[in-house]
Amino acid sequence: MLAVHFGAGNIGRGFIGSLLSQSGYDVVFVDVNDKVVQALQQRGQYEVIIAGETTETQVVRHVSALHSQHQRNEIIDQIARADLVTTAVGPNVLPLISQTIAEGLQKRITVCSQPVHVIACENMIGGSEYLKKYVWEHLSEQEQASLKDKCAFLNCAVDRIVPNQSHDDPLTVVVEPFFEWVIETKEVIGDIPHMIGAHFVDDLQPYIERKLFTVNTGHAIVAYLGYRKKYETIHQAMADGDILSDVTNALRESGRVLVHQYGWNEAEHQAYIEKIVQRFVNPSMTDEVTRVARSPIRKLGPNDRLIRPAMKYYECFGEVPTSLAKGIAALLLFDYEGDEEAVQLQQTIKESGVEGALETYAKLPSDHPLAVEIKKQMLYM
Ligand SMILES: NC(=O)C1=CN([C@@H]2O[C@H](COP(=O)(O)OP(=O)(O)OC[C@H]3O[C@@H](n4cnc5c(N)ncnc54)[C@H](O)[C@@H]3O)[C@@H](O)[C@H]2O)C=CC1
Ligand SMILES: O=P(O)(O)OC[C@H]1O[C@](O)(CO)[C@@H](O)[C@@H]1O
Repeated sequence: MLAVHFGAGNIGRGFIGSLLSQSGYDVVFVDVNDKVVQALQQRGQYEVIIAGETTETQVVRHVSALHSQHQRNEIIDQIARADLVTTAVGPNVLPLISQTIAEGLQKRITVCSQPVHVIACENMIGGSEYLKKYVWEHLSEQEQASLKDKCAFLNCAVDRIVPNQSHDDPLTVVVEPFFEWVIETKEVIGDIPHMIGAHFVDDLQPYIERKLFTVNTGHAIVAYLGYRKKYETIHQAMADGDILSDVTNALRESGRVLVHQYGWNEAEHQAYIEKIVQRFVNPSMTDEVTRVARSPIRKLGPNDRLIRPAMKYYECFGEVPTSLAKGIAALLLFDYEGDEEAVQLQQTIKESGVEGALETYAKLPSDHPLAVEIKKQMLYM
């Protein structure tokens, strides 16, 4: 079995590549990082260090790599005969890899009759559908029709915290023990792909929202509040009693929406929250506040981890969620110069005010009670 995986970064090597290799796939990573691509090509294996109460090292074998820009023909050939194409590149990069994927699928029409499943493993709702939209733009109507029974895009939710890595070996990656990969089966063609450790469900929506609006909502709030208080790591921020209390309250708010909307059992959801909060304080891993806070414009999107649960809360209960609003207020104050989106966000605020930024990026009108509360929270910070 062959899997082509775009993005040999933290999640690519530390989660998806590792599970695919364990499931028996030969994994061809595609990346733009010369050092990582060359090391994978030379060694064909790497180490994943699972850092929990004890430490375990796994060797991930049967891997190779291609350069995303310099080896396009080879990538197209691999996609033409792959069983699986996966990505973990970040939502903003999906449009950039869509043409290569489209050309691989084009070639596949003539060289392979087996179905291929494409799975975007990104922190977003409908990631694979989003990728499909871009891939389809590069294909003619006739090609799209030929691929109808040969290619399916499966939405999924991926959960494993993999911080930035700093080892002598550019391939080694330290990960937390916990992982969850939930994949929607609606679009599957033929048999469900063989993937050890993945959980297949008919309807992904409750799972992706539970994950995004608990793990990612909570993590983002710790990071933005932590940045305000000049903490460098998530660990330091979580040791601050006020931040811990703010994040717990925000997760109570998003949890109220999730229980109301999807009927998750309240006590089980509370246990889920507690487990996640424990994951944030894993003493065996160091995670930087600026990594978790990265790309604040994306994170301020109307369907992302802060605005969507806050808006749902308002719609469901007719009240403004003050702790989520506090998290959004902290995001708007994230002025880290090492992050292009943070710089752009601060520029927008300078030119159009907080109202303008909320309208532009969150699609939130300035007179909406949530916008009013966010501005109020900013005054206290
Ligand atoms: N790190 C984590 O804990 C988690 C990350 N995710 C999601 O996984 C995705 C990737 O995140 P990370 O692995 O943390 O980021 P990362 O920055 O470590 O990895 C992204 C990789 O994509 C590569 N890349 C960039 N442009 C490319 C291109 N044109 N072609 C091929 N490769 C390209 C980069 O060189 C990098 O190796 C994101 O959507 C993130 O939200 C999801 C769950 C957990
Ligand atoms: O990858 P994003 O969307 O920038 O967000 C970072 C978040 O994703 C994770 O990497 C895992 O979901 C968390 O560590 C962090 O909350």
